[in-house]
Amino acid sequence: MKGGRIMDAIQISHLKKYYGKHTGVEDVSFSVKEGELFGFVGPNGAGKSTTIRILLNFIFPSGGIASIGGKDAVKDSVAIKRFTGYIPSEVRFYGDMKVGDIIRVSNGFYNRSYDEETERLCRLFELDKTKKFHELSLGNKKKAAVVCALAPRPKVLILDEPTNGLDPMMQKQLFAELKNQSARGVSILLSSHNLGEVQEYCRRVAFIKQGKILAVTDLKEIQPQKIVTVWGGREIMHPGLQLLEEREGKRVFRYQGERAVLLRLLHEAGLEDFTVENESLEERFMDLYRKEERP
Ligand SMILES: Nc1ncnc2c1ncn2[C@@H]1O[C@H](COP(=O)(O)OP(=O)(O)OP(=O)(O)O)[C@@H](O)[C@H]1O
Repeated sequence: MKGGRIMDAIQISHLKKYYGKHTGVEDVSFSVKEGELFGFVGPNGAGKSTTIRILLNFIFPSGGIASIGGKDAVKDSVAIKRFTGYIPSEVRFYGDMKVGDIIRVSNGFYNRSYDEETERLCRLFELDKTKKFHELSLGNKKKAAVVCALAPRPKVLILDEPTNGLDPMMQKQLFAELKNQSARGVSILLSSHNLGEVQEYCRRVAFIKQGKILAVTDLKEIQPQKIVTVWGGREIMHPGLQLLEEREGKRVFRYQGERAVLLRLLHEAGLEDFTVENESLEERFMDLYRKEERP
C-alpha cells in the first residue's frame, strides 16, 4: 500500500496447489487493478475456488505467489483480512445467531461498529436482522453474507458466485452496489458461472481450465466481432471470416471487418438463412474451451 491507497489490488503469479496427488491449480497468473471489477470464469473443477482460498490464506500454495494490496497472501494474511471482504459461494454462520448479531461480530473483526453504512446495506438488501441464521432461506443467507462483506468498507472484495441464490432484483441491486464500490476505488475479483453478469459488469476476464489460465481477455476488444451463423448456400471465403463450427448444413463464423462487406458476402452466398450477433462472452468461452479440447 502507498499513502493508504492500494496500487496493485491483487497479483497472482504462477500459482500452484496440489492436494496430495490431485492438482488444484498448476499455473495461474493474473492481476486485478485498483478499482477494477475483474471476472474469473471456468468450468467446474477448473481451480477458481482453489485460487480464492489461497488468496484468503484458507489453504497454502504449493508454489508461486499471491498477494493482495502488495501484501503476501501467506505471510501477511492478518493484515490482508483487515481490508478485504469475501462472499463465499456457500454461506455458513452459526445457525442460532441472529442476523444482526452476526453482522455486529463480523464488523468487530474489522474494528467497526454497527454504523450507518451497515444499516444502509441492511435496508438495501432487505435483510431481516431479527431472524436467526438457520431460519433464513438460501437467498437471505447470501444477503447476510453480502452485508457482512460490504459493511466494513473493504478496499478489496473477493466474490465466489455472489449471486447464486439471489432473486433477479437482488442480483441487480448487488451489481449496482458493486459498480458504485468499484467507481470509488474498491477492487473486485468476481468468480462466476453466470457469463451474462460477467459480460455486463466486467471489462477484463481471466479464463481458467484444468488449473491453468487460458487467456485474460479485455471484453472491449472482442465487442466489434460478430458471430455469423449461416444455413445452406455456397462456400464463403474472406480473410475477416473465421470458421468456428460446421455441422448439418449450418456454419458458424466469427467476423471482424466492415459491415457492408459482410452484407455483400452474405448476399452473394445464396444462403437459405443467416443470423448475425455481437460476439458474447459465452461464445468466447465456448470457443476457448473447444480449442483446448481439439487434439
Ligand atoms: N480438498 C481437496 N482435495 C482434493 N482435491 C481437491 C480439493 N479441493 C479441490 N480439489 C480439486 O481441485 C480441482 C479444482 O477445484 P476447485 O474447487 O478449485 O474448482 P472450481 O473452479 O472452483 O470448481 P466449481 O466451479 O465446480 O466450484 C478439482 O479437480 C478438484 O477436484
